[in-house]
Amino acid sequence: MTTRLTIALIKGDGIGIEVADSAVRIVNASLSAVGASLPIYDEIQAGAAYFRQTGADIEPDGEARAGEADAIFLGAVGLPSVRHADGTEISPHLRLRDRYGLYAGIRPVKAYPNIPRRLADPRAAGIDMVILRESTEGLFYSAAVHGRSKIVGDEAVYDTLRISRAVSEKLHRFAFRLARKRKARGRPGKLTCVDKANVFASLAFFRRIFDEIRPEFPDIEIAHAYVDAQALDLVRKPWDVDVLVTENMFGDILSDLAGGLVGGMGMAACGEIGDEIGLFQPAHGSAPDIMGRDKANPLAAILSGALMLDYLGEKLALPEYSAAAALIETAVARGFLANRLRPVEFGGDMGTKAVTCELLALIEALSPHIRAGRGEGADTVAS
Ligand SMILES: NC(=O)c1ccc[n+]([C@@H]2O[C@H](COP(=O)([O-])OP(=O)(O)OC[C@H]3O[C@@H](n4cnc5c(N)ncnc54)[C@H](O)[C@@H]3O)[C@@H](O)[C@H]2O)c1
Ligand SMILES: CC(C)[C@H](C(=O)O)[C@@H](O)C(=O)O
Ligand SMILES: [Mg+2]
Repeated sequence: MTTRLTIALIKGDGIGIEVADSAVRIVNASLSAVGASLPIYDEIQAGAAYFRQTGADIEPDGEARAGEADAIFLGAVGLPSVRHADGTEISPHLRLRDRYGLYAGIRPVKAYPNIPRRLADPRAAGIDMVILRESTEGLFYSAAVHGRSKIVGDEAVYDTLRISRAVSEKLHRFAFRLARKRKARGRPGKLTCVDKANVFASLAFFRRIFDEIRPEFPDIEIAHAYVDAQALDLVRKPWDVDVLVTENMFGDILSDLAGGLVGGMGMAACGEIGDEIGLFQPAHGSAPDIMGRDKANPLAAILSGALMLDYLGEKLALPEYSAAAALIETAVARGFLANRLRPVEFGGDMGTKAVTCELLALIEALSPHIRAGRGEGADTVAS
């Protein structure tokens, strides 16, 4: 049995609460299956509903408690109906990214079998990429801390696009290491720096730092792309993409686009990693259009839970956590292959609860093999 870790849990708003509950159940089931101790969840109130009640977007000591945990897990925060005076929404997680330097936003995009595909080309079945979104600066620099935008009366508003050497060097090294890790697992190991270096000095700087780091990783094939052309290629030939590294806003937009290629936002997992701690959350929002109706696909949150377990396994040298992560990934892959996971999101008959229950059954079925170590092991996590 391992020591008990602490997960700061922010369920947030709308379907964030529903999918966070599912993810916690699956994370706990997979840890139990491999014989690991369950973490302690320190639940922190935050989000738009909390703001409406209290005038604050997170509990008074919430940010500090989040930083003291071994990892942070978040459902989704924000509701379009709750806004600051400047028109922006309640987004305490942007401050968490800023405060804890969560620069490396990992957004895996993977096609699973039996999900209706938007691209008719059979090669779309092979989509398997990671978008690495810088998550603390870029065009989100002003947005990261509410009030940083410069508002000049009612005449003009300025947001700053910041690219720093310190963050970019860490980000690009992280991207090269990720590409190398994937190459070791049989992926192409190709890294594309996505920018707009033709127009913005800040993004030419981003590209220059990428090129400076490149000689440290001679085994990794590289490419450059402008973000507009990359958006085209994500639709035209996404099966050719392995790892993209990009500025914050570009990554935000491209990751939703890519999620749409493999089923929808309910498949879009995310981990945001800093030097000290990581925050894990589905890339989607609170989805007010479907909240409270058992329609949300919990798999993005569940796969984000797997990313969290994998991160903790590696960071704290806890192989059972890595095994639990791989178990979730295997259960999801097998569930789709056997057509046992059919979320409403893409025309199926299974709501949030049904998907969660079926996945618990899949994990349960894999568990005796895991415990007995009889070789029917779990695969490795997507990223
Ligand atoms: N990380 C976050 O907490 C986060 C991320 C994005 C948006 N938001 C906030 O969420 C609110 C809604 O934003 P939005 O509508 O632009 O984006 P959204 O991601 O909530 O929804 C976009 C579309 O995808 C669908 N969708 C999203 N997740 C789904 C899931 N798990 N299963 C099935 N369908 C799903 C929704 O029904 C909607 O049609 C806003 O307040 C926004 O600011 C928060
Ligand atoms: C809600 C918003 C602040 C957030 C972002 O843009 O970072 C979301 O869209 C995401 O992708 O995590
Ligand atoms: Mg987004």
